[in-house]
Amino acid sequence: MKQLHKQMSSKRDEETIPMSQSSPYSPKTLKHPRSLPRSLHYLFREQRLLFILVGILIGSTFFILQPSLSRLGAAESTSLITRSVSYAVTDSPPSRSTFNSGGGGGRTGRVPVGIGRKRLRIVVTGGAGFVGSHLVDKLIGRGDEVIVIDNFFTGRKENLVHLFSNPRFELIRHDVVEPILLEVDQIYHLACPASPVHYKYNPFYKTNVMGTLNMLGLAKRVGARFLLTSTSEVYGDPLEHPQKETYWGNVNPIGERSCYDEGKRTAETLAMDYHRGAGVEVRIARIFNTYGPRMCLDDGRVVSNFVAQTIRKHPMTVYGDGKQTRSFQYVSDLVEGLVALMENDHVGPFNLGNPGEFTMLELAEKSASTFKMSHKETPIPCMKWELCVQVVKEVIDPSATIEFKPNTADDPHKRKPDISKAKEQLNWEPKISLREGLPRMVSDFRNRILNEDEGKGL
Ligand SMILES: O=c1ccn([C@@H]2O[C@H](COP(=O)(O)OP(=O)(O)O[C@H]3OC[C@@H](O)[C@H](O)[C@H]3O)[C@@H](O)[C@H]2O)c(=O)[nH]1
Repeated sequence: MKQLHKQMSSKRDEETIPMSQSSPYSPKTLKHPRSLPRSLHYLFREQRLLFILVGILIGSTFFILQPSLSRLGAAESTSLITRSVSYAVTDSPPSRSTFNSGGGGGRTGRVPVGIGRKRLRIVVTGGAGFVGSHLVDKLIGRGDEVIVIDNFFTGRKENLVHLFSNPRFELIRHDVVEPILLEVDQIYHLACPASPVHYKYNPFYKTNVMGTLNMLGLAKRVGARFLLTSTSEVYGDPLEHPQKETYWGNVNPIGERSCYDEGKRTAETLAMDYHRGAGVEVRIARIFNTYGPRMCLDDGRVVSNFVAQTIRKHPMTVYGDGKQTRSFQYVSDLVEGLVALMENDHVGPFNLGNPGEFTMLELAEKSASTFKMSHKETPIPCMKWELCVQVVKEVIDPSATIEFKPNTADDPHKRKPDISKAKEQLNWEPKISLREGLPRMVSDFRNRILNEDEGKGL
């Protein structure tokens, strides 16, 4: 050990002694600034220059491209989000970070296009259904992007097939009772079968409550405006006539219709809670009886029943004594009203319906006469149209008969909207009378009934 220590100290001595002794050379001179030739020599040795040049090139490329990269950012995030839509159908929902990838507040999808009105991305739940598909046509027609969500319980792909090749249209098979994440500006929430025949067969309280809750949650999350399609059925069997929005209704909470009536009332409550409590922009429409092309042939509601029965040469089924009243609006009027409400500043609720009031017997008479006229397929000059209907009304189509059947439970005795609020605040009122609208529906129904495949498919 002593020997080792000796060796080491002698080695240290060897190192220090020559340094102190060699005064002409000092290692400090290495740190003095180099001369130019020496620097150049250093630069060219071991490909140092090449590495420096590559570094400069990468740096300048990044700074040159940076503005265009940031411009692409928004569009890139939008396409990411659009792709996330399809994940939502089949796989687990995309993570929150995917949605918020382009900015705060979950509004990354709001990419302005052009100088004119900003193109909106709109989701329509129940968009493959009767009303929904007409609404989708309207929104696509004005240049917006539309995502339809439908579980096809009563909706049909045929209603949207003409849009399948449109790049601004997407269709997702999904039941709104399950959550879904989408980046949208507006939500039209229509999903729920509206025919008493359907909702009595399969009660939809869950659809109305869970579906509305899920879509309100989505609206809150992405900052979208939310329109609820409620119903005139919230008035139940009304004790006030016509019905104003201020009327609270007369609803049986435990009846066969309650799943729909109370379901929509709950949906309205949820919408208002989200509006007041979470600041969601909400719109509420109370829709009265609506008819038009694309209704299911065997929908079970009165207008579609009468028209289909007349075309099939079956008797029209009148429930009860046929003296109960309804007000029927043509589907395009409703679509105009829904869009007006969505674009307006008022929350509602708003009655959307045609105040023209008919008993079921009057409707049967009209359906028969309309079919008779349109069956003749003779062009009728506009000026004589009203007159023709009046004349044919008095002449019962010999092939159209009426069959009375027992009425269903809790059937409202009368219904007629007071639409003064919608007229005043939305500047909306229906334009198409039953006499004008019925023939349009008859030609659609006749085409589909004559097409055997489609008739069976429904
Ligand atoms: O074949 C039929 C079908 C129905 N009816 C009667 O026609 C009247 C209207 O019945 P519908 O089934 O068309 O529609 P309802 O008015 O009962 O319910 C509708 O209300 C408004 C909407 O929100 C919904 O679409 C739906 O719930 C009822 O009095 C019904 O008993 C018939 O007389 N014959």
